[in-house]
Amino acid sequence: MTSRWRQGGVYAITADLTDTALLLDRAGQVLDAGVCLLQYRNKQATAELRAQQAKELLALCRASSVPLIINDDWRLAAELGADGVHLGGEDGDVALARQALGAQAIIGASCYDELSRARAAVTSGASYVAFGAFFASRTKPLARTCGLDVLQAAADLGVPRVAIGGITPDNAGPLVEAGADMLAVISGIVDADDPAAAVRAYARHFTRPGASTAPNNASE
Ligand SMILES: Cc1ncc(COP(=O)(O)OP(=O)(O)O)c(N)n1
Ligand SMILES: Cc1nc(C(=O)O)sc1CCOP(=O)(O)O
Ligand SMILES: [Mg+2]
Repeated sequence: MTSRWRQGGVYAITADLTDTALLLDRAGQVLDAGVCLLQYRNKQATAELRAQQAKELLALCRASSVPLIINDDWRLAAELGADGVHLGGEDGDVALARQALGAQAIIGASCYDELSRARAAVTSGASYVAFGAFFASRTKPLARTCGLDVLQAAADLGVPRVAIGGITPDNAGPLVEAGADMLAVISGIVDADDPAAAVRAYARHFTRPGASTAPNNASE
């Protein structure tokens, strides 16, 4: 289990790929480009394939010292010894996941556009809070939208703020200026001709003056 993690930068999320070799190839490119977290998210795979893909991704992430976060399923994260889990509103209780995964686990919570949800998640033990969708998302066209004011108002929560939803290298600037510590991205990276170059294009936002978090910040 990873006890240190870089709490700023690009948070890449995988695509719904059933071809595990392709998934690992893409993930390898993204890890080499310097993401702070990788999330395994596959809404199409069977439970068996998810377990297999997550196990193989975990080995890849370990080799790059990048924490692997499992989407939706803290039991799978516990079974594999992954670094953490991301939980949305329908995915179970943050406090229960914290109890099961332990103090070192990275537990993320989707908060959509709700500050009250973020406060409750932090009280229950969330390591970071995610807000979105900031822009129209190809991956989740029906996602609820969130404004920059929510990101700004979440500054005092004491955990990193993640922005998600339709983020591109061109529209990401105001999110980082509003306090986003991490940019969580699916299509902008996985649909890019060169995923590594896409990661680097997002990462540039964290090296500009005014960015809230430098990419090399660590939790300890
Ligand atoms: C970093 C991050 N933020 C938000 C989400 C969305 O979670 P959820 O609302 O549970 O939706 P699904 O991803 O499960 O479709 C996320 N996965 N990661
Ligand atoms: C998985 C997800 N959650 C969202 C939220 O708002 O909580 S938006 C979203 C989709 C993110 O994918 P893309 O970078 O392709 O838009
Ligand atoms: Mg979910």
